[in-house]
Formats: sequence, C-alpha cells, structure tokens
Amino acid sequence: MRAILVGFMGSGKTTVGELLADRLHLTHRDLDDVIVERAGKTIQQIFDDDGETAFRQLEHDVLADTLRHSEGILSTGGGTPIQTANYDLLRKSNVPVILLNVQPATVLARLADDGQRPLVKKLGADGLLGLKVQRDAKYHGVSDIEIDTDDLTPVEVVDAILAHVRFKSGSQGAV
Ligand SMILES: Nc1ncnc2c1ncn2[C@@H]1O[C@H](COP(=O)(O)OP(=O)(O)OP(=O)(O)O)[C@@H](O)[C@H]1O
Ligand SMILES: O=C(O)C1=C[C@@H](O)[C@@H](O)[C@H](O)C1
Ligand SMILES: [Mg+2]
Repeated sequence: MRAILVGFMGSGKTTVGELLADRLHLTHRDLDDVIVERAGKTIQQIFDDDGETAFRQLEHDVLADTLRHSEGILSTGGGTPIQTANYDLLRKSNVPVILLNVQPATVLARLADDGQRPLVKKLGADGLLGLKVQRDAKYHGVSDIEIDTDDLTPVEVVDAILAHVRFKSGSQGAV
C-alpha cells in the first residue's frame, strides 16, 4: 500500500480514499467493501446473522491479506485500528497511516441519514459519540499524520494529504 486512511465513522475515509487514489492514478481498496465481497452479504447482514465478533474476525483477516497483497490506497473501516492485532499490523506496515479527524458535531451531521452502519443504528447519537471518545486515543496513536476535516471538502482533504505526504512514482510507496 502507499497510504492507509483511518478515522471514525463519517470521517471520510471511503470518500477521500477514492479521490486520493484517482488523483495519484493508484488503485483504491475499501476494507468494508472487501469484507462485503468476501462474506457475500452486507455489513448489516453480517452483524445480524453472525454478530459483531464474527465481523471483527473477518475484518482482521481481510486487513492482513490486504496489507500483504494489495497496492495503492487503503480506506479502513471505522473500527479497524481498535483491535490490538490490527493496530499492531498498521503500525508495522511501513506505510503512512493518515487520520481523518472529525469533531462530534461533524460526525452527527455526516451520518444523519445513514442506513448502512449497524453501530449508528444500534447506539444512537450519544452512544456513537461515546464510542468515539473511547476510540480516539487509538486513532491518534496509530497515525503518522492527522488532517482536521471538519471545514474541508473531500477534495480539500486530498490536497491537505498531498501537502503532507510525498508520494513517489513507481512501486516504492510514499516517503
Ligand atoms: N470532508 C467532507 N465534507 C463533507 N462531507 C463529507 C466529507 N467527507 C465525507 N463526507 C460525507 O460523509 C459521509 C460519510 O463519508 P464516508 O462514507 O467516506 O465515511 P467513512 O469514514 O468511510 O465511514 P465508515 O467508517 O463508516 O466507513 C458521506 O455522505 C460523505 O459524502
Ligand atoms: O466504526 C465501526 O466499528 C464500523 C465502521 C464501518 O466502517 C464498518 O466497518 C462497520 O459498520 C463498523
Ligand atoms: Mg468507509
């Protein structure tokens, strides 16, 4: 991989990852999409049928495979860096890990109409922001670079990433 995006739900990892990959003519992988492909069902269905623990195991397996075999830009899921095994894989990856920071009000605004994320449905606004507080130290700890996204459009987030990370052409990755 050349760069890995992490952050809470609604921070823009999927949106920005796609734009960043386009800009750099790299492939984009979204971990949630790979999980859905592998499971043959939606994330909501995995949570409903198999439970969150099964989802987290699948997420770990897919992360390990993706880090081993894929090139380009990786957008993680919102909970990916939280398990210790995943946190360690990301820290050891030798790839810049970029945190897309969001304030609580931004999370709620961006996810207001969401019907896709099981945890948004299950936890409600207060529970969601509580989860963010619990996770924040891990997001900061796992990242090499942090971008505050609240006042930026997705394209401006890409510009901010490119201002911080120098991407080499060829297969050697970012430096
Ligand atoms: N910088 C931004 N400004 C305004 N809206 C944004 C920005 N980034 C993302 N969004 C919007 O917020 C919503 C969530 O974005 P996205 O799906 O990219 O988040 P995510 O970090 O991938 O979430 P998850 O962890 O659940 O995968 C989308 O509707 C997207 O268009
Ligand atoms: O923050 C989380 O735990 C999640 C975020 C999404 O990207 C999905 O991976 C799933 O809905 C769980
Ligand atoms: Mg996403």
